[in-house]
Amino acid sequence: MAPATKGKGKRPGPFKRDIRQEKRKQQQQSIEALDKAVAELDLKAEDIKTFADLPLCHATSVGLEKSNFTTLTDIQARAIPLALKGTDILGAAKTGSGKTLAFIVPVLEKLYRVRWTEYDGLGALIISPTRELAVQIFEVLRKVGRQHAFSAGLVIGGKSLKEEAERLTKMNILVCTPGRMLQHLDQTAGFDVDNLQILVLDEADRIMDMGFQTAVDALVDHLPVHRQTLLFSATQSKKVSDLARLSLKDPEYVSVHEVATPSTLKQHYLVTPLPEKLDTLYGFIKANLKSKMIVFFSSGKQVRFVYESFRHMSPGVPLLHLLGKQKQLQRMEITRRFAEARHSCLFATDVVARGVDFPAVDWVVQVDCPEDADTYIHRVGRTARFERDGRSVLFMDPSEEEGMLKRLAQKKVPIQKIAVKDHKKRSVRDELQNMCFKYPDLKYLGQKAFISYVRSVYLQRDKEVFKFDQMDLEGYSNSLGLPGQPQIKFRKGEDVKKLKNAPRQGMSSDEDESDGEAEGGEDGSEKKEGKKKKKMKNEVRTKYDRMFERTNQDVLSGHYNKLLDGSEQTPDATAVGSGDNNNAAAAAADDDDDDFLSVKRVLHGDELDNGGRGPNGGIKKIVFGGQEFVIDSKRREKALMSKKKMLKYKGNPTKLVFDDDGQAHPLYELQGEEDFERDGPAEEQRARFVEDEAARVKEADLDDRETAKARLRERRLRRKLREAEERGDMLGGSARAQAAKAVLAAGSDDDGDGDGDEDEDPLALLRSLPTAGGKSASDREDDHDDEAYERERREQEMEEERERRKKRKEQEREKENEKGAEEKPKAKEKKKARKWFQDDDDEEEGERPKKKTKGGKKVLEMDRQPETLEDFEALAAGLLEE
Ligand SMILES: Nc1ncnc2c1ncn2[C@@H]1O[C@H](COP(=O)(O)OP(=O)(O)OP(=O)(O)O)[C@@H](O)[C@H]1O
Repeated sequence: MAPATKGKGKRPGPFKRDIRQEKRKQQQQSIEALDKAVAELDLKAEDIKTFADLPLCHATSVGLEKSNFTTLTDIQARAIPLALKGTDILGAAKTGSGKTLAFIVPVLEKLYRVRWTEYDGLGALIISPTRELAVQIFEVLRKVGRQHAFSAGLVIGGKSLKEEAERLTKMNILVCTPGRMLQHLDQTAGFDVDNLQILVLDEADRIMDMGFQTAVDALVDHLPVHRQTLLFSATQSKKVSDLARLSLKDPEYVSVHEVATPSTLKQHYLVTPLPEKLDTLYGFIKANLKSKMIVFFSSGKQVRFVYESFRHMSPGVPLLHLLGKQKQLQRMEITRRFAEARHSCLFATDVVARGVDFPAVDWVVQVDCPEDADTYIHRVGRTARFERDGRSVLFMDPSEEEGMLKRLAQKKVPIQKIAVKDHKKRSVRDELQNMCFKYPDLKYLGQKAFISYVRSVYLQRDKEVFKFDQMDLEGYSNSLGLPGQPQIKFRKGEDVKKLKNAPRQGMSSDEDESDGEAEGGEDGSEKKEGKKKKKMKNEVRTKYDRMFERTNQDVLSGHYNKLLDGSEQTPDATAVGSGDNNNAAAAAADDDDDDFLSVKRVLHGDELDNGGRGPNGGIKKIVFGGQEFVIDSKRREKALMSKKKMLKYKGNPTKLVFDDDGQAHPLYELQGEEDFERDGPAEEQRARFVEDEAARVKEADLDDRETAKARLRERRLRRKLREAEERGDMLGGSARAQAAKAVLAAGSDDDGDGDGDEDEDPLALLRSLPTAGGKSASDREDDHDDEAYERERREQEMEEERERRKKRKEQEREKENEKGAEEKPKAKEKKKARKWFQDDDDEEEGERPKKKTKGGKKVLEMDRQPETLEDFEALAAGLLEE
């Protein structure tokens, strides 16, 4: 056997081919054996305890082994066999019980068993509600799938869309967040998901809820209906509407635990009035310095304020903070640092409430009451993971206690009340007040934190838990160290978010902002604010200018409000208005106060005269495409002035037609339903329309023929006149020819009124004149049938063609003459003469040139030799004449 050839481009030798064929054969056999084993797998068997008991391919088994996964958890033992058989699954199991592997293993097995290759495109899609969780799932996939040849990618935003798009088309498995994935499905050319085999939704209940609804529905629209779908969550629901949205086929509900929280978790709550919350928290941190804890707040602004202020107080444990609006790299870095830390305190929004698997967390502290029991369960699930111990504590305002306990009892959450020991209590109010006084930025953060908290409580759906009017907001504002309670005005019944974001969308080029990730939002203006401040550094700023700076634009104390128009003031310090029942968590998480508040600067008379620009170049309004936009920064102004960007808001161009009264109408106007019915049955209307149109076309056709005939006649007349002139008839002055000439010279509209009257038609007069045969032209023309007309027309065309050719020839001749004249006559003559003499060498001397015919061509023959040039010329001329 010849040895296998090595090197690029060469065909493998027979030996290598044999090995490959053998390998393929083995794989084929192993897949067939796996298929058989899966088909025979008994779902009720009690002896499935380890991964080795499952019919898994070699690559997956090795991956699991190398990642130290041997024993199956409950959810894995129940869900994996079902998933291997191709069933759609709704999986529910307590937090930290290994749901990730319960879907990763089936994903790998599915693709392996259908012999998925790198050329088959996207085979599996795993969707996660947050970036942190997506990264974590991707890591598990990489570890367990290390022996497989599939390509896998992470699509979570934070990078340029183009960069991601380039790699996307080559991926077999993708882990993504919904918004970013949808962006790619809509925009990335060549990204094909038509063959998708399996779709997984981790934290499915979150992905299917309001915050992601639009993105997820649009995303699912792109996917093929024939696929396997797996949904997992600790708080899985069997909502029929969700199942329909995902077109699940006879899904199996796999629920392995009665309680969604692990038994190794000790859960506590303590009642602390809202104004004492921060004191309690500070005391708690100080008492647990040798712990690793996550502290949850309801909004990113609270996280920032507490993090910044506590950092100044140095409690004695490393502090970290994590929120949705941080940059992707920063988020990843913080996640890494917290995961690696032994003792640390992480202030966070719900961005890490679900799925994130931080190792060895001792405490979960919920400073703000979660919006519902499910959120509570996921938050506390960050500790006591996979058989480890953990503890949690929930802070509740007295008004929240009863309602929240009821909700937790419904979910069978075992929770105990604890109280803070008196000697552990410590007030931080004075310190916060000092800091707010010293650092205006911190004060602004505090004001925003206050507002976002008030807003989140106000918008909560569960009014049995969140009793807005029982909250001591004044006391809470004081506890944050604020000099006065920020004024808030709630807008009634309007989609404030939409209103606010319209101009922003036009300006945004930030990839992150377009990500559909809805959780744990934080004000993205952080970065913008910083830039703006730098810009303003060199300008002289008054206290009023500072007051209107963006950081403080919507957080005005009573004192500042008095400076503004009375109509903008809110006499009530607390919220007013009915508001709508928006998803409070989504609203709080998105956390952009500006859209919530109506405290905008009022434009007064002179400012409006000044194009809306204030004395300091402040806020200005413009109206574009029927929408009003507020310009409050140079950058925004620039964007708003950019035609290209603003075209988005103009809508699509429409073509209009104008009626006789100058009124604009759309090109096609739809008739009202009533009018349409009044006009009779549709079939009749259609027949009528066709008839009318046919008649109209016929009429127009006749007109066209008449016009064409008239033109022909005129041309014919002109030709005849010309011919008569050439023959000299005009001199004799035949009456008909004279008249025709006069008429033609007069043109078609003698009186110049442009109405083209019948009696002004020059041909009409001519037609009435008697011809040689005694018949008038008009009489004769009346006799013409169409055939004659056609004949004349053809003649006319031929005549014209002849004339054109003649003209062309004349022009060519003229050109040639011009060319000849350009050549230097002397040189030409000399040349001719020289030629002559040379030819003549062969001839007998003194012979006259004679005409000869050579091959049918006439040539000159010499009978005498010219002596001078003149002589030559005379001789040549004579010959030519001959
Ligand atoms: N079979 C297993 N053997 C050992 N450890 C496991 C096994 N399965 C999962 N784990 C570990 O358990 C931890 C929790 O797993 P995972 O994150 O999948 O839980 P989860 O059920 O998805 O939690 P959550 O509901 O919070 O999302 C992880 O650290 C994981 O490595």
